[in-house]
Amino acid sequence: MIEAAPDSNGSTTLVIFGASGDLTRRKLVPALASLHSKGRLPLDLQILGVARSDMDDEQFRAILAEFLGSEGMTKPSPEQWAALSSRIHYLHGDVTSLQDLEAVKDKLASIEGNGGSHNRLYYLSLAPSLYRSAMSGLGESRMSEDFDGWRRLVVEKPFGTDLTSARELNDVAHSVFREDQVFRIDHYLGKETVQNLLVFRFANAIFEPLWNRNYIDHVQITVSETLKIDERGDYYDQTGVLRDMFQNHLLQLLTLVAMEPPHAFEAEALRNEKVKVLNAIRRIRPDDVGRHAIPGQYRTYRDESGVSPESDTATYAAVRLHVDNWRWQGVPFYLRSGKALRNKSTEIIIQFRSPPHMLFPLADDEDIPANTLAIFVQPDEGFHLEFQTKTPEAELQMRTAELEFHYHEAFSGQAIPDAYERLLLDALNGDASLFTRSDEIEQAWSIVDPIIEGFSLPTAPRPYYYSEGSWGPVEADRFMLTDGRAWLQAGRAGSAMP
Ligand SMILES: NC(=O)C1=CN([C@@H]2O[C@H](COP(=O)(O)OP(=O)(O)OC[C@H]3O[C@@H](n4cnc5c(N)ncnc54)[C@H](OP(=O)(O)O)[C@@H]3O)[C@@H](O)[C@H]2O)C=CC1
Ligand SMILES: O=C1O[C@H](COP(=O)(O)O)[C@@H](O)[C@H](O)[C@H]1O
Repeated sequence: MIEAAPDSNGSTTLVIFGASGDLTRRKLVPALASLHSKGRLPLDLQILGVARSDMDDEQFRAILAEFLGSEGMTKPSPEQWAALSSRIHYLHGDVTSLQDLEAVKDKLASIEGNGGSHNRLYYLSLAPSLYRSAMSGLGESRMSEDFDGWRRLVVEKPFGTDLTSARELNDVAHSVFREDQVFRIDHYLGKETVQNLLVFRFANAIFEPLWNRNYIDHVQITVSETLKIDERGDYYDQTGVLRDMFQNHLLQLLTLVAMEPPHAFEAEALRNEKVKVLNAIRRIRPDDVGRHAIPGQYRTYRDESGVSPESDTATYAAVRLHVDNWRWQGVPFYLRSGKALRNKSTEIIIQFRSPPHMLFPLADDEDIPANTLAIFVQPDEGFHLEFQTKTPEAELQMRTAELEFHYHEAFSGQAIPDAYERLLLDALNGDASLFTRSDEIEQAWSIVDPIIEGFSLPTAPRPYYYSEGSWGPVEADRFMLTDGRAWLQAGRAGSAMP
């Protein structure tokens, strides 16, 4: 689905604020290099990096080249890098200083030259505390004005820290840009399998008739990480897993599973349907959070640098949500995510109902598992459908079998692009389908805010400890057991209990 961005008459400039930072080096520039090698960048694209560090163009290019040459990266050929790096520029400046933004304007004028339209994509790869002043600065310096070409703004996550701050940030954004100019990143939406979930649901006729409360018992969404918080202690201890992962990535996955078919694969139609799902999610009352959510913390978390030794920040959570609408009434959605868990994996499991009547003889204590559809977002992207088969030559004994589809086998030789490739290209093309709209962000905060508040009440459970490399606290398994269910991982139990 990735297409080359059309060439414009004039120039297109990607301005990255925060260009000396981790995201630019590790994600944005590798994505640009990959797009460039595939011939998918607009031919007239220029890239201007801005940050406070004092560097010139050559020093900036050398830092990026060194990172692209490091282990695990796809290094561009010398010719490709020469062609791309000649389009990369750098200016040191403080995004909060109007004087420095005037200098950015001058630099842009020299890059853009005269004639034609001058399109600009401003990318805020900055600490979230700077979003507000960066947006205001773009307004005050009149860099948002689009009389001579389009102007778009990409804002990284997190967008706010709660509903109130997200609303304030949206207000600032809307005082400078129109909503259709604002592209709020959720990098999960750029992942191929996440997009393929929509293709799977809506380009095939056989699944959609089953995709409802009549056939589905429950849905599980797991985003597990082996990583701990690394050097992000200061950020993470203020944030916790609900803000870091649930408000954005997990709720986005839920909306794509639960949404009604949009009339077209087009930004507004898609986002309207997602907002309807978020609207329909039953809010959990803070004083009732103990019945619906389990917080966890990995055992050595409090020893991490930047973390308070008394911290009660959750590094893990399991949450049960309900979507109160016609399609999903009575179907629980179990969401869980955590750091320092056993596997790095993101999967969505659709657990179907059991057959209404079992005509094959079963032993007294025997039960056969219901069908499951596992959608693997990462690392081994694909789909698994589990169903019952007869064991050969045995008298009506049954065994679970799997139909599997793996991307890497089906499209061998075709590497799955990093999410940022897709998202950067879409933003350059003005396609906001895979970006979150202001009302979506606010709805998502209104779902997680009461859970976060509930976790901080004196009556709420303190985070349960779990060992690094485990599947989280055993209380999360008990939580499922009380619902008569168990966590599933790749169709097999992925729980803390033996
Ligand atoms: N890194 C990642 O993997 C991910 C990051 N994000 C988000 O991306 C954003 C950037 O993250 P990350 O790159 O990790 O952060 P870093 O701290 O590594 O980079 C921040 C950048 O901002 C620059 N900067 C700081 N203050 C100013 C200022 N006043 N004016 C201009 N530039 C300034 C810094 O450079 P200097 O000191 O030279 O000014 C640096 O280049 C954050 O919002 C983060 O939440 C989201 C997902 C993943
Ligand atoms: O946004 C974030 O996502 C990453 C996980 O992303 P993935 O693509 O590696 O699954 C997470 O580690 C980080 O804490 C969070 O801020």
